[in-house]
Order: sequence, then C-alpha cells, then structure tokens
Amino acid sequence: MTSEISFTKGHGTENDFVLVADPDGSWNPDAALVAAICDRRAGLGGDGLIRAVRTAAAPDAAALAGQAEWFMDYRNADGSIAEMCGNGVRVFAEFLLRGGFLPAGAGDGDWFPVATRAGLKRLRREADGSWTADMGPWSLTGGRRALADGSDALVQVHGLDGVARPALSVDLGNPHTVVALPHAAELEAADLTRAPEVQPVPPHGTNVELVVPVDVLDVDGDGDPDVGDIAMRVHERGSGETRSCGTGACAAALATRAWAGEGAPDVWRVRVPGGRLVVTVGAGSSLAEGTVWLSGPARLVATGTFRLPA
Ligand SMILES: N[C@@H](CCC[C@H](N)C(=O)O)C(=O)O
Repeated sequence: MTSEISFTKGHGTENDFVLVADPDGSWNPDAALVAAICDRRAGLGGDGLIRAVRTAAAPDAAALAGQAEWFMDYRNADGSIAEMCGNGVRVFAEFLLRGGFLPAGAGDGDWFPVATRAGLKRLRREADGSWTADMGPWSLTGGRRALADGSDALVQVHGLDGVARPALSVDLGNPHTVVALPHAAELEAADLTRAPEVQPVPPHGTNVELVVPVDVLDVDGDGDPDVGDIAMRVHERGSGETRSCGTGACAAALATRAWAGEGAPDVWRVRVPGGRLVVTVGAGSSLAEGTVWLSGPARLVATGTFRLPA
C-alpha cells in the first residue's frame, strides 16, 4: 500500500492545486484523503487535487481513449469530484510538459488534447509561457425564460442587503450561477465565507460568481467596443471562496455578454483577486451558446513528497 506520494504544487492566478502523476491509475484517493491533502493547516493545502492518469487507465475517460493520452482527474478541496477546472487544466498542461509526460515543445504553436469529465479540451502554450485552453462548448442552461430580466435564478449573497439578486446559470461542463452587482463596493462587501443561496436549488450544486462591469474598450479604434473588462469574485462548489476560477471567469464573461446583448464584445478581461484572465468567445457563438477559450498563467511552485495519513 502507498505510504507517501510525490506531488507538485501549482497555481493559475492563485487558484492552487496539488498535482500527482498516477499514469497507471493505481492510486485512487477517497474524498477524506483528498480533503486531508488539501487541508491548509494539516495537509499541503490547495483549492483542489489533480491526478494525471493515462486515459487508457482511467474508467471515467473511457469514451475518450485514443483521443487524448492524459486524463485530468479533478477533485475539489472537500474531496468531491468536479467535471472540469479551467485554471487547473492550464496548470495540468504545464505539469505534463515540465514533468516530461509530453514531448518537448508540445503545445508550442499547436494544440494538444486533454481528456476531462467534461470531454476533450485542447491546450496551446503561448510565446510568453502562458496557456490558452479551448474550453469547448458552453450554454446558458436556464434558457433565460423564468424571469423577465434575462435571468433564470435568484441568489442571496451574504453580507449585502438581504435582497435576492437575479442570476444566470451557465454550463461550462461544470455548473455556474452568475450574479451581477452594480458596484465594486458591493463586490468587496460580499461575505463568501458562506455559500450564496441559489433558488431554484441547482440539482448538482453550483459555483457562484459575483461580477461587476468595469469598462468596455475599443482596442482596435474602429468605434465599436471590442473588449469587455469585468471584476469577479467566486464561491466554488466544494472549495469555498477561491482567488480565481477559470470556468467561473468564462461563465462571468458569457453572462455579462448575454446581459449586454447583440454587439457585445467577444473578448473579456476578467479581474480576479489572484490576477487576470482573458476569455475569448468562439466564432459563431450566439448569446446563449457556443464555444470559448480561456487564457492565463500556469505556475509550478514546489515539488516534494507527502506522507499519507495512516
Ligand atoms: N477552479 C476551477 C473549478 C473547479 C471545480 C469547481 N469547484 C466545481 O465543482 O465545478 C476552475 O478554474 O475552473
């Protein structure tokens, strides 16, 4: 039985992860062990644990065998399983590359595939060392039907005025609920030590993003706004408040774009407490569904061994 594991610690805009290479899928930690590893006082600490398993050895990726060599097994800090992690998949790509699990130069100017529970994602390494993830399909899941104001849910955020706010549900392979706040002061005042209360209650839980519009820029100078700028905080399902969330940044940008309506930008800068991400909506996307890319840093900061609790 394994008594210790080799790990790498990494983060993407301070959304931090413990990464473990398990090529043959022989180490399958239960929820309690994942939570112990992610514990910031008694363990290594992390918003999540990422296991790198060869797709051929990963039952959860059976449908993708032959399409990607590696499967990203993502677990939240409480040990729950998540379908996808946008910051995590960039850090995963850096981990595979630096660990020699991919041919040298993989991702440079070209895409390579990664299997996730939310399907196949493609990764590309940019000249500055950051990564772009082709996050694949997204959709507004509530159909913007339930309420007349372009929302499909109500969210009560602790620490504000007690009023339930309209929100929009976005599926990025994992579930998100985005709430627009009018002022940066409200974004700061929100108490995310407790999960915001979402109605109707999402069947599989949800990540909740609070978003404030900052600016709309005409970067190419043609008179039309082409880059949106928003600020976001997030309460993640299974992890609590984190300093960034990649799928959350995509959801926040896509919800803001939907609220803005036709003519809204397809490129969004998303400010999060841990840095900045760029979200690019795929060509041919409508306001309600399409594809999306996520760009941002991926940093590996430590390696070591962790003694597993007896
Ligand atoms: N931080 C991640 C999302 C991780 C999973 C999420 N908490 C969930 O349960 O869906 C990201 O960067 O996307």
